[in-house]
Amino acid sequence: MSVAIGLTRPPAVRTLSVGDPGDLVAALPDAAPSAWIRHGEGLVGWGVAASTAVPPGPDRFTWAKKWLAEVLGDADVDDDLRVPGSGPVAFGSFTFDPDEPGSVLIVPKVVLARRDGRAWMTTVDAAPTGEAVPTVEPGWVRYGDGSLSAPEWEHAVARAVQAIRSGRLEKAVLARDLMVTAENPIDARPLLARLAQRYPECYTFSVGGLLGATPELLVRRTGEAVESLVLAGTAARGGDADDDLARGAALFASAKDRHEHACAVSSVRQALTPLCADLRVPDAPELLVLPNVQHLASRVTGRLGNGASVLDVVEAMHPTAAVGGTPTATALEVIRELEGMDRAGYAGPVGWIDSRGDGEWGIALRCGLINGNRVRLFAGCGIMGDSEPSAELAEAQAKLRAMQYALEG
Ligand SMILES: C=C(O[C@H]1C=CC=C(C(=O)O)[C@@H]1O)C(=O)O
Repeated sequence: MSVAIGLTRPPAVRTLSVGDPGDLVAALPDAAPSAWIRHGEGLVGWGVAASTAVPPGPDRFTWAKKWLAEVLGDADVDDDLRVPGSGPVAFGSFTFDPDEPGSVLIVPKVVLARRDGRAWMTTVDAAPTGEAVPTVEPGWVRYGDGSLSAPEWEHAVARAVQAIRSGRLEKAVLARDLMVTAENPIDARPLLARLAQRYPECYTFSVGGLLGATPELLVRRTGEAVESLVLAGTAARGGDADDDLARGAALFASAKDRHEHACAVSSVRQALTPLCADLRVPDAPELLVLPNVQHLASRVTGRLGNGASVLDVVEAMHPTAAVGGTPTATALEVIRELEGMDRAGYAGPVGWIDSRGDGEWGIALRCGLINGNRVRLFAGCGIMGDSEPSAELAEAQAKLRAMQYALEG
């Protein structure tokens, strides 16, 4: 079942405190690292101690947990820090659709981490030796249509609106993709550096070729505590401060966006209620302002009652109505009918887990899937009964700007 690359049995895992490593991205020695960074803190990894392609299917999370237990369960761990993210760590990305291939787990040979004034390095067996590979910029980039052209996608939005108005469902999130060809094979590092610098509030991630900066935290588990930042409802940034405030206020007052947001919050509440002894859901959202868009945001917190790991919680939560819709099963049908594409890891869970079951997982938004010198970019929008196709297209384009900036600077 497992693809463990040259691991000794049991693998020797060492975590040591290190001095301030400075910029985590600058420490990366190769072009295809694992990363999870917010406000300059987080975890980056390189080298592959073990990795696996998680087989598609309804039991993929069970399979993934079993693989992790097999590969790391008997590890000989020397970890004086014992904080979330120290000791053995796996990064992961799961496809949106459980039946599509492309989900991966990666245990890096080296993880460098920094949080709350502490920094540490974890090695699995011997750390890789050798020179760092020089960083390469993408060079020129060209954009082309993905699965649907812009007018075709607007037509798909109009059909979703019809389905909602006919009473078939309440909300569906429709996404589109854009194909990018670059001059050079994509090196993740310059893209990560730009995203982490421009989108500090987001989680800048890279796992198995999926790279982006998502504002949406699916779940963070720290011991019994869980936290989720639910996002749905979007407005553009204004041209100046007054315009910005006016657009934020209009978003806050918009019945369509508040309803769209309420669907997402309700799906998270439903998923977490059976797992949590004490679940707190705010009565009203706040505004999250990013460089390209602003969102309605609700921070949900709880205490796990049953010792579930972060991956158990991810399994229970995915897909929330921020990326699926309401009701979930009908929304997934409509997405399959209308989007005309495989979402791959976009809108799926992405993040990391440690051997105590702690970890942080986001919803993979504002991201691209790298394949050599090509990247497939994704963005989607919550569609409601009163959605305007042209406005949704503009919103998707604003969301795509994060990755365009990562590629072009
Ligand atoms: C589906 C995406 O965003 C979700 C998260 C925040 C706001 C959203 C919205 O307003 O439509 C989406 O639910 C995406 O960025 O591709």
